Amino acid sequence: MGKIFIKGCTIVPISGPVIEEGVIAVDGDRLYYVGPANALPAGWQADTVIKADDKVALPGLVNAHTHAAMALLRSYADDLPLKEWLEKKIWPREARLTREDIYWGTKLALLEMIRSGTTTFADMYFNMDAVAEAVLEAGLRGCLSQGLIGFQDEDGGRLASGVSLVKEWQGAGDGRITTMLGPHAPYTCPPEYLTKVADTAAGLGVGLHIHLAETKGEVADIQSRYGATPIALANRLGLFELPVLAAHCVHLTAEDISILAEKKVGVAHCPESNLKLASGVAPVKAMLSAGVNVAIGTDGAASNNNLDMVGEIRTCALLAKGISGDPTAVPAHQALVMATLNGARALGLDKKIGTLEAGKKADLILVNKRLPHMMPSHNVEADIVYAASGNDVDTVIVNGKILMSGGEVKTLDVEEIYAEVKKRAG
Ligand SMILES: CSC[C@H]1O[C@@H](n2cnc3c(O)ncnc32)[C@H](O)[C@@H]1O
Ligand SMILES: [Zn+2]
Repeated sequence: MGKIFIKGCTIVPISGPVIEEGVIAVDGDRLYYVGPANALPAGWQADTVIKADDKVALPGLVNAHTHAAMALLRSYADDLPLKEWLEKKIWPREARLTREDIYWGTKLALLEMIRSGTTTFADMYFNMDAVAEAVLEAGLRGCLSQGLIGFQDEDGGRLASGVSLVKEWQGAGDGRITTMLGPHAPYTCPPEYLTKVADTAAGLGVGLHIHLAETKGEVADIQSRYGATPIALANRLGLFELPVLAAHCVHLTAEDISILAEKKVGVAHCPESNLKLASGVAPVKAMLSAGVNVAIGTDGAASNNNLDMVGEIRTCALLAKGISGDPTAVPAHQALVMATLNGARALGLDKKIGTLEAGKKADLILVNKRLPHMMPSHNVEADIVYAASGNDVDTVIVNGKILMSGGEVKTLDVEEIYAEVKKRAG
């Protein structure tokens, strides 16, 4: 780790105004200084100096909802609605995945995430100990949840695996790994099962990661079964007494939005997955106005079909404008806040990450601005949101460790990953 000195960059700290020709000093796993060059204490000596006058520094991006191992299923089933996609294609294929498939699928996803500037991700899947191993090696931060499908868990084995994940992995990798329990959705987890999972999570002191209100069909189904919307049902069952990360939240009533705000539920908005599965468009502008903490996620690579958060930020901003007819909806700065600080908050990590401020963990990215589509730069936040892509990310640092520099990922063997996923893709 040691000391890193990044000099001459444009800094988008998220917590304050953009700093031109700034410097960032990293000491061990923390940010020691972020600001103009003239205020860095004299005599501060670094082991590594990064000359970054053609780069923009941002907090690492937080992918607030994904299923990393589904990178193995990229383009396996496309152009279908969610129910048919899951029931006819994805679940039968997932039933044949081995622990090793999940490990290598996750490694592919981690490689893609590092390359496109994600430093933290929230994951829900099976065999999460394999995911945790991959995260330890790759060097990212992961908030990991064992996925729990109630009707596949009659003997409680899946929930027991979720409990083991929390007990064995919470805080591992110098705190890079955190955990939650992941009840899949109200249409796969009956109320008694949801309550049991919530009680278990409360006993362990962790939160819940769940899909809620993704399609019109789900809302109609839950309404007819339980006489409540998915959000109202989750609230009635007491889930929102815990920290909850709720993916999608597309089809909401005004009452649902009030509940999400009041209960401080973190919403992972997944615009590209929602568009591709034609699930609908989440009411992001209304949620933000009501004070809901809305973050951004890609969902899995089988429904997106990439894990590029820079592209997802752009889709989020454009879609909010297009659907509302209001070009001021989700302006560039707001979109960046959603992908960084709001993501950190939704994962319970905002004291540690999400902004570039002295004292926080050193999770940051440097984006190349010496590119035709990034010039002449009247507004660097707008350049990142409306013009950049994940390919423009040059350097990624997590917990003070350089994971990628000059576009080269240091912690993963790219050729080995490609060979393994090719072998396992069938
Ligand atoms: C129980 S592990 C996670 C489970 O979720 C499935 N999944 C992937 N994308 C979605 C989505 O958009 N909505 C609902 N469920 C989804 C995944 O295939 C796993 O089975
Ligand atoms: Zn999902």
